[in-house]
Amino acid sequence: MERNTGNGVSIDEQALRNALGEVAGDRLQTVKVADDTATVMLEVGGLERLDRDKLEMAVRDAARKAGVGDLRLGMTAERKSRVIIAVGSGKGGVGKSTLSANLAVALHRLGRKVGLVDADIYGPSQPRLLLTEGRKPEAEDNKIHPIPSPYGVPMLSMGHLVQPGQAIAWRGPMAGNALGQLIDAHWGEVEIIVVDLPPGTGDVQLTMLSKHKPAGAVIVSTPQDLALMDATRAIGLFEQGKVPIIGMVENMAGYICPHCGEESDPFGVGGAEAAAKTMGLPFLGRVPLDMAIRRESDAGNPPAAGDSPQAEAFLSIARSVLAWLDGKR
Ligand SMILES: Nc1ncnc2c1ncn2[C@@H]1O[C@H](COP(=O)(O)OP(=O)(O)OP(=O)(O)O)[C@@H](O)[C@H]1O
Repeated sequence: MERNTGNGVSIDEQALRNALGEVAGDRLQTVKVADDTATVMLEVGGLERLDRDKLEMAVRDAARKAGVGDLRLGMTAERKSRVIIAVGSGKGGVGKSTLSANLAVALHRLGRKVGLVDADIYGPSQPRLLLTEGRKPEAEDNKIHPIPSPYGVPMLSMGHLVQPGQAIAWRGPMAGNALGQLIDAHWGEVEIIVVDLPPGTGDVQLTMLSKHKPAGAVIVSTPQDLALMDATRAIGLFEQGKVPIIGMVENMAGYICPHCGEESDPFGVGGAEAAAKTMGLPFLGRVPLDMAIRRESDAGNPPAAGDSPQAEAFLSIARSVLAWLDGKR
């Protein structure tokens, strides 16, 4: 609709909306024009102050160029606050890091703004999995900036803060402080942070539960009884800390032969699903033991970013996690 302004300039409401949309994107909510005044509402939830100021300046500039004499700019922060999803396991080597990286990438593919924190101080592997090895985060206002990965998921790892091997000696408060630096970083628009915890139930997990309160936890296990017993311990830790368990994932279930594609079950299959059922927990899905997952992960190509059947396994788990999260909010 075109409005005749007091100074004789006509402002087309749709044209103004388009011009402001160029600089504000989906943060532009309402645009109303009356005489030479435009009333504009922006959604600024999750933006840091500096970014909010930049957005405001850009919108004011665009409105002035579009002929607006008096701009009344309102801001709301409706965007839901950031949540943490912790990924834990009872023991090492069950594929917790692989699952965390692929879950983050899959959540991003499903349209969410996702970040990844690698809190595994004893063996940080996320920089390799998401191709950010050797990068050092920059600091601003006493906080560090996450490192963008090629898969749309910004990330921070203990491996970005220290030289390889150095973190092993960390205990107690030092490990907790390092975790704090990774979580309280400049995450900007990120709405979900996936945290890859170290295996077991040590200092980092306790800090995570007491200081950073995840919205929920995903527990990864292989199908064998022993791994499942360890997983039960990890579940107990989260339950004690009053962190809800989103569900269990069974990894390395069923071996897909790289030559003939036939499936066999070296570690058994279905153990984690049965254990989840016994404990009254949701089962989020199963990822097969597949050489392609190992090969691609080691090469920094998370399978969840591609179109293979493995990608679908991770996407399906991510859908279940989102359904849980959205049902909760
Ligand atoms: N489904 C799978 N199929 C084949 N290989 C896998 C699968 N899941 C994980 N792996 C491989 O198993 C190894 C261990 O996986 P990963 O590092 O994710 O485990 P983790 O539980 O995080 O171990 P840690 O606690 O020691 O960091 C890696 O080499 C990884 O590529």
